[in-house]
This record gives sequence, structure tokens and C-alpha cells, in this order.
Amino acid sequence: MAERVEVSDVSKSYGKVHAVTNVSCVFREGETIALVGHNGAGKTTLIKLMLGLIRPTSGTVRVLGEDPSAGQFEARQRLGYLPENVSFNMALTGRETLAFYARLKRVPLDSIDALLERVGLGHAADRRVGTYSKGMRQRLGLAQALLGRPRVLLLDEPTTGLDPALRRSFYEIVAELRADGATVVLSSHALTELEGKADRVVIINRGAKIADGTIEELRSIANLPTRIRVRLSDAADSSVNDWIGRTGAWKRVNGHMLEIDAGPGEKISLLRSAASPDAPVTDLDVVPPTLDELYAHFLGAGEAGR
Ligand SMILES: Nc1ncnc2c1ncn2[C@@H]1O[C@H](COP(=O)(O)OP(=O)(O)OP(=O)(O)O)[C@@H](O)[C@H]1O
Repeated sequence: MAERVEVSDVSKSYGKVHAVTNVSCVFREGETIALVGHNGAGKTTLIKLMLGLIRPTSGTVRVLGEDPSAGQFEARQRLGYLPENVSFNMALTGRETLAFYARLKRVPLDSIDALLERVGLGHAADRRVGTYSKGMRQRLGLAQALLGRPRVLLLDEPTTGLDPALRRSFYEIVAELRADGATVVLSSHALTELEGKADRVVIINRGAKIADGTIEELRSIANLPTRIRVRLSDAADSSVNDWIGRTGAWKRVNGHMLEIDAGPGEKISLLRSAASPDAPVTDLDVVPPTLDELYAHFLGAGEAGR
């Protein structure tokens, strides 16, 4: 797969503030990447570096084979950007707004109506943007970013302000872009929202990259325990205590439930013993670590390494 974005050992400082420190990453054709980090972690700075709006203090950035901060950045037309806070001229209609951006990008104006339909704004094309809801403005921002079928899309916290139905339709569009070979970078505060949506997750903390991989890879690196919870057949039965004594350090949740945090090495043997015919168990749940726990793990590991 072709490399679309290459960030090599990039740092960016604003005076004494080190917004990004020695970050390297490569984003390829057809990849959807989640750029995750807390407020002030450096996500927007990284996106601005990829857009060429700012230059790195050190290191290099290449987008579609070119330096995005060079004066003649021919690839700009193939780069789409949705800023964190979209702001439009409230007096223009949705269609006029897109026409304005299409002229700037030198994109044929006849693509505008199809784009407005695609983001669900066809019915409001001739209304002034001042009358749009926040979600409608966000979708107009997405339509603007999609002008000219860009090969790289940088979407800064794109689902802020969208209700669950709009989020779903937003991610449907992201899936179509991915199928069409676009490289999509989605920045977010929350890892949970992005499960199943991104091929890869890059976690940024205080300007440094602290994790990079698929969610499965990150789960396996983090090695977090899986919670196993069992319902006892007869909690009062003395055989229960014998069984607990034989099988592990189960904790009582209440009178008839036990749970244990099973490390990767003991998970199978604990499940076997809980499912065996002599176990006083009538039901069993396996709860893998949540994405919030995974995120917290990497943030904690990043802090410990400082
Ligand atoms: N123009 C600037 N001048 C000075 N400091 C800046 C500037 N832009 C960003 N910073 C600082 O750089 C750091 C990273 O900011 P950045 O906006 O990249 O974070 P972020 O991860 O996008 O945060 P958020 O989720 O809040 O948008 C922060 O400490 C911020 O205050």
C-alpha cells in the first residue's frame, strides 16, 4: 500500500511549549487512523503540520510525496480537512458555501449537489447556514472536506456535536472513503467511540506518541486481565469454598456471584475449571478490558516512562 503521510521524527515548539516531540508515523492508502489524546496532547498541532499550515521545528513531514509547507504544494487539492470548529459565513446558503470552497480548490461546481445529498443536506441546500443546527454545520464541513475526492482526509474531532444517528451516518461515509482507498485520520478524545471504525490507533500524550497499532495489537501489548464472572449454583454449599480454594483467587461480588481478573496466561485454565461438570457454577460471563481501560493503561505507562 502506498505511503500517503510520512511524519519523521517531528517536533514542534511554540516558544517554551513543546506541542509535539519526536513523533514518527506513516499512514498508508486505504487506512483509517484514529489519533487519540487528551486536550492539549498535540493532535491539532500534528494535523496542522500535515496540512502545512505550520512548519516543524525539527524533522520532516511528507504528504502525498510532497512537503505540505512548501509554497507550491500541488497535492493540496487531494487533501481534505475538517477543522475542530467549523465556521462559515452565516449569510451564505449551504450550496453557495460549497461553491465558494469548490472554486478555491478548483473543483467542478457540478459535484456540489451530489455532495450535499451525500451528507444529508440536500433538502437544506438553499437555506442560509445561519439557520443550520450545529450537526448540519458539521456535515457541511464534512462536505467541504470531501470536495475533489481527496486521497488524504484530516478530520479534527469530527463527531463533536453529532447525535448518535448522525454519528452513524458519518462513520458510514468514512467506511465508503476507506473502501475507495482514501487515507482518513480522525482525531478524538475518546478511544471507545472508535472501536470498529479505525484500522489503527495512534495515542498521543503530552506531544509524544505512546502507542501505535490495531486495537488487537494494543490489547496484546497491554496484556490487561480479562474479568471472568460466575454465578454460583448454591452459594451456601460447602463445596463452593472447596472449589474456590482449588481454582484461584475469586472475589465475592455478592452472595451468589464471584469474579476474578484473569491474566492472559491463566484465562483458559480458569475458564475450563469454571465450565467443568464439578464446578458449582450455573452461568458465566467473560468481560474483556474496555477501551477506556486500554487507553488509561497506555497513558499511565507513558507517564511512568517520563
Ligand atoms: N499557536 C500556539 N501557541 C502556543 N501554544 C500552542 C499553540 N497551539 C497549540 N499550543 C499548545 O500546544 C499544545 C498542544 O495543543 P494542540 O491544540 O495540538 O492539542 P490537541 O491535542 O489538539 O488538544 P484539544 O483536544 O484540546 O484540541 C497545548 O499545550 C497548546 O496549548
